Amino acid sequence: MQALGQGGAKAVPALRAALGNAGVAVRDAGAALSASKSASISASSSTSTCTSGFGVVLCGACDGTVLQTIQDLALHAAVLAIDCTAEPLPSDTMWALLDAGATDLLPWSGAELCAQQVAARLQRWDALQTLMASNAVQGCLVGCSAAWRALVQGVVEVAAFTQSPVLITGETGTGKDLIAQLIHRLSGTPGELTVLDCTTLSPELAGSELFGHERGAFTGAVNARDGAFALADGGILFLDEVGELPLSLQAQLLRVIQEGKFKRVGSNQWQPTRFRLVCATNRDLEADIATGAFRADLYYRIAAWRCRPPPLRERQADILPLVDHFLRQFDPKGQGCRLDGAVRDYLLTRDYKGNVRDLRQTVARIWYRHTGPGPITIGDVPPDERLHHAPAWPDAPFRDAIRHAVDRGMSLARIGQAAADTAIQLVLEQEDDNNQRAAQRLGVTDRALQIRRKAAREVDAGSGL
Ligand SMILES: Nc1ncnc2c1ncn2[C@@H]1O[C@H](COP(=O)(O)OP(=O)(O)OP(=O)(O)O)[C@@H](O)[C@H]1O
Repeated sequence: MQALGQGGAKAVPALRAALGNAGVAVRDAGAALSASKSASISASSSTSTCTSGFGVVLCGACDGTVLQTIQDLALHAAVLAIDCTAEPLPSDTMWALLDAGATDLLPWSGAELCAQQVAARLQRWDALQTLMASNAVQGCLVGCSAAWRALVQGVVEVAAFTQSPVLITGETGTGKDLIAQLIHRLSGTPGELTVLDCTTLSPELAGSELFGHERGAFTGAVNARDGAFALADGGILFLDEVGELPLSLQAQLLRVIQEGKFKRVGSNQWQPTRFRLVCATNRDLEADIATGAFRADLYYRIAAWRCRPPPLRERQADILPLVDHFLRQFDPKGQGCRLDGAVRDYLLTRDYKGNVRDLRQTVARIWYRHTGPGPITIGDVPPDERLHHAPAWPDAPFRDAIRHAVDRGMSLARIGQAAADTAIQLVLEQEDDNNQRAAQRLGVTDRALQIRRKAAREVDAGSGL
């Protein structure tokens, strides 16, 4: 292994030469090269059809400049950080690189090996971007928020490049069913998507639904019938609402997954089956394991890879694109149905307990009332929908909280500071502590939010908190 303690810039020519052999075009990312202890190159696979790029940052150190370089590049590119320091970076520094926006991190292992590793990653990212831009993904899954795009990217990667079972959790109406269909489309399996809604499995019929039965196996079994395990062979078995599966069936399902074979009800013959398992639930299965309602061994089988489509309230940026998508569905000839500002505001502030399904239903109800040319107006909102009208802000609870602070003798500066700190804390919680996304949502620069957080930490430390 070659260590480059003097700074990553020295590795650029070597890596560029080696990457050239791997069919990857490499350009200097001019501005970023001025960073003192790092060098960055932007690279694109020669087979790439996508416009967004890849960045490779060679880190000869990990200081604020390097982190800023990564943050800047990550705004428009997938970034691979390469640790070129003489001693491997400590793990908390590696996490800091990932937190700054690096998609992946490699130790420097000599130009040749490093180039192979970089080329493999760029090829994967390139294929991923092509899939993300494809009609298979864009045609049915609408959303442009960072949270939604990150979710879909994870799903696309696991669906297209692995055969891993997938567990989709999340609130009702968040798109779990659509995600299962996407996994099937991208899986490349020759077989069908076999859907079984576990809430419909009555104890009497469950065996037959899952295993199938022989003719005469029980009263009413007039003909032999295939069950879900046979139908899913070579394809995908989608168990919707898997959290509702009774314990006895959980044990049977586990056995079939482990052994890859089953017997029809009334038969002594083993029948092989191979399927990819995709499960969905809006239950908290880990809590169900704690209460004994769900088997831990089955959970770890079905949850090899987990994803959670976020509720709509966590991705406001998706509301209007979804509204446009639904309006196009309702009006395929596209007669140009614009929303006026008041309707847009109403749709953006309404509460959607049923998530995207609720939004679709709301748009449909408004659309049914609309007639004639011109934009959809607030008058098209059905009367019972008006109850959802968001009260003006600042609202009564906000005024109560401020009154409370004033009555306690808080100064204006302290109240303003507390309101801002609370907003920052809430958004950081929602954005998994990602500074960049939180800053974007709060309408401040990344740097301004960092400074504010640093100051808050110093105040906390000073007050012994
Ligand atoms: N990202 C999306 N883009 C377009 N349509 C969406 C999206 N997410 C959800 N929908 C639409 O919202 C509705 C509900 O979606 P879906 O059935 O996939 O949700 P779910 O999470 O499986 O719900 P449940 O838990 O109640 O079964 C469907 O009409 C679906 O087409």
